[in-house]
Amino acid sequence: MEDDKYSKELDVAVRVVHLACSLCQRVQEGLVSTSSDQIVSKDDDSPVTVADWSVQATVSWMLSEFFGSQNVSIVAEEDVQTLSKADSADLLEAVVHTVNKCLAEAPKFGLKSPDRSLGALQVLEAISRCSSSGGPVGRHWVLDPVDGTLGFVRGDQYAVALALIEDGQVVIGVLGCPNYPMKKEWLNYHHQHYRNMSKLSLPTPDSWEEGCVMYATRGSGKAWMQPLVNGDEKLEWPNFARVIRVSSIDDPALATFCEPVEKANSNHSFTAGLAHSVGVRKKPLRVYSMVKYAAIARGDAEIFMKFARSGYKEKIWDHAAGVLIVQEAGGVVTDAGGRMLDFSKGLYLEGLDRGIVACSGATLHEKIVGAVYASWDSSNL
Ligand SMILES: Nc1ncnc2c1ncn2[C@@H]1O[C@H](COP(=O)(O)OS(=O)(=O)O)[C@@H](OP(=O)(O)O)[C@H]1O
Ligand SMILES: [Mg+2]
Ligand SMILES: [Mg+2]
Ligand SMILES: [Mg+2]
Repeated sequence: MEDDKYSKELDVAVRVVHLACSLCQRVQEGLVSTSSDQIVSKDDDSPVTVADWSVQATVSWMLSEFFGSQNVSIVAEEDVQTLSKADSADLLEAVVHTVNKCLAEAPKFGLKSPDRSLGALQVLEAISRCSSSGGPVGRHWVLDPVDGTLGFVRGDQYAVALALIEDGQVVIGVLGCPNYPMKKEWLNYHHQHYRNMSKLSLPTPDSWEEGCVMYATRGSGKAWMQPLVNGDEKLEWPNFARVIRVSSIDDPALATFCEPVEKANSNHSFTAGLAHSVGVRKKPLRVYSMVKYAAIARGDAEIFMKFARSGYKEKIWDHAAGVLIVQEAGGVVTDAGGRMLDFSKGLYLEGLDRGIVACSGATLHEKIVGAVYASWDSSNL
């Protein structure tokens, strides 16, 4: 692959994810400190917030500015149904306000703000422009504006995930993890409670979080990480980036395995059985969102497994960016049958065999996939 083939796309995507992280940090602070009407339940009872819509509008607007609204195809999670309802006027106003505040900060990230503030119709249009359904041909941006919205509203881990798919393959992955902690043990959601309490008394509130944006280009064999551009600091763009690499641990007894927080999203007892059967001894690290992929990519955990209930179809925006970053950082990601994930079939990872297994290396990966074969029949997934 030519090294520079995606350099403009990567540069824009990284800047835009930084901008989106800054938006999310501001909204999350507001949500956690005041009980808010800015969280809404979707039809499947999952939450969506002002941040999800605002990030989607902002990213969509920026990509359209750079690549032309006629040329750019974006597959993203949110739609405008709820926001367009007559009784959602306050919500829409909050989104428009949040988007404009965010876009006004664009120069800090080397991006251009719009000449004048966007109106409600422009914001709705930007959100609904992301209604592409991807597929095997051409370029498609894939966005999860807030992944792990449940973690986000609980003041915990979440991610902003942007990927570019070309002819069915993920070629760029960018993952913003604004609450990535200083110590990997603090990834566990139980720490959140203490984190919130301690924040009140700590002299330097930022000391809990590292916050980062990770990225990779397909075939480069490298994944990178940048610190977040913090509001108070005078960090000039271009931002400093360092190479990240998966852990070298291949002994299951020393490995850390992470999985979704919610039992409804992954079968905890099945993964506990798998972990036990390959000799994993540590308790699972339960983390919201694609921060799990981030933890594997930067060597803070060795195994990530997700086994959703049968009938659930995994969406491409929940995995594209994270999978590429783990692979380029040296890890292995497949379905539970050992096959590569297929991002070419539209919105869903069609044909996914049972679940997803991401590991820091081939040795652990083979053991886990082998254990799935051995224990599947006796499970009742
Ligand atoms: N029933 C069910 N089964 C499996 N997966 C589901 C299910 N419902 C939702 N989702 C998707 O899971 C995304 C969050 O995954 P996580 O790994 O972060 O799970 S958890 O929040 O830690 O429990 C979450 O992403 P966001 O909506 O962006 O938060 C969903 O796309
Ligand atoms: Mg998601
Ligand atoms: Mg989401
Ligand atoms: Mg969601």
